[in-house]
Amino acid sequence: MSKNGAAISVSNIVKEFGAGEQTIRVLHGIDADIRSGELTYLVGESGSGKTTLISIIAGILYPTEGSVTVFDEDIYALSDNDLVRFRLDTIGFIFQQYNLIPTLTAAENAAVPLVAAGMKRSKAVECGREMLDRLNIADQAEKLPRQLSGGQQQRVAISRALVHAPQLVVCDEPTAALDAKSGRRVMDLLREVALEEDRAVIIVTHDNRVFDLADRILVMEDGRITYDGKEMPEH
Ligand SMILES: Nc1ncnc2c1ncn2[C@@H]1O[C@H](COP(=O)(O)OP(=O)(O)OP(=O)(O)O)[C@@H](O)[C@H]1O
Repeated sequence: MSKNGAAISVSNIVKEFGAGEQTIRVLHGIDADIRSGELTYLVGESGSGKTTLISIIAGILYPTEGSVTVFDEDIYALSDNDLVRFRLDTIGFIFQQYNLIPTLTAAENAAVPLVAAGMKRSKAVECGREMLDRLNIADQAEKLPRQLSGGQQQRVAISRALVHAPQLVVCDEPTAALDAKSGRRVMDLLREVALEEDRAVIIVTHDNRVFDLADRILVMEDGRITYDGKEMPEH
C-alpha cells in the first residue's frame, strides 16, 4: 500500500490516439486514488474516456504521459514481460460479455487463469469449483456456458476473475446484459468479495439500477474526472 493509503494511484494520465494532425487527446491529465475494500464506480457518457482510463489502470494500454501505481508497483516502469506477469498475477477482469469458453464446463472456465499460470489442470479445476461454491453456483460446475442463465454465466466469469486472488479487479459494464435482479446480485457479490479481502474493485457502468450500491462514484466528462462522491450528482 502506498503512503497515502491508496491501492492505486493514477497520476497526470494523458492519453492521445493517432499521430500528427490526426492526434486526438481523450484523457487530459487525470489524477485519482482508488482505495481497497470498496466498490468504486467509474461513470460518464459514452466517449468520456472510461474504457480508456480503466485499460490504462489495468496495464493493457500505455498512457501517453503519466504514471499508474498498483499496490506499490509503478506498472509502466516495468519491462513488457514483467508487466504481462504482473497483470496475470495481480489483476482480474470481468466484462459485459462473459467471454466464457463454450466448450469448457463452468469449473474449467473458472480455472483458466490458474492453468495459464502453470498449475496442474486437475488442481486448477478443483480451485475453480471452490470459487464457484463461494459464488453459490457449485451445482452448475459441470455445465457448459450455454446451459446457464446470464446471471449464472456472469458468476462463472467472476469466479474466473477471482480464482487467482488478484488484488485489483477491473469490471467493464458487468451488469449491462442482466435483468435488474441478477444485476444487483452480481454487484452484491462483488461488494462481498471487495470488502472481504484487501482488494480494490473498479467498475465501469452505465447501469443506473445499481448506482446506489457504490461506495464511491467517479464521474468522467470529456476525458476528465469531474465528480468524486458517494451519491450520483444531480444533473
Ligand atoms: N484506439 C482508438 N483510436 C482512436 N480513438 C479512440 C480509440 N479508443 C478510444 N478512442 C476515442 O477515445 C474516446 C474515449 O473512448 P472510451 O471508449 O474510453 O469512452 P467510454 O467512456 O468508455 O465510452 P463507452 O461508454 O461508449 O464505452 C472516444 O472519443 C473514442 O472514440
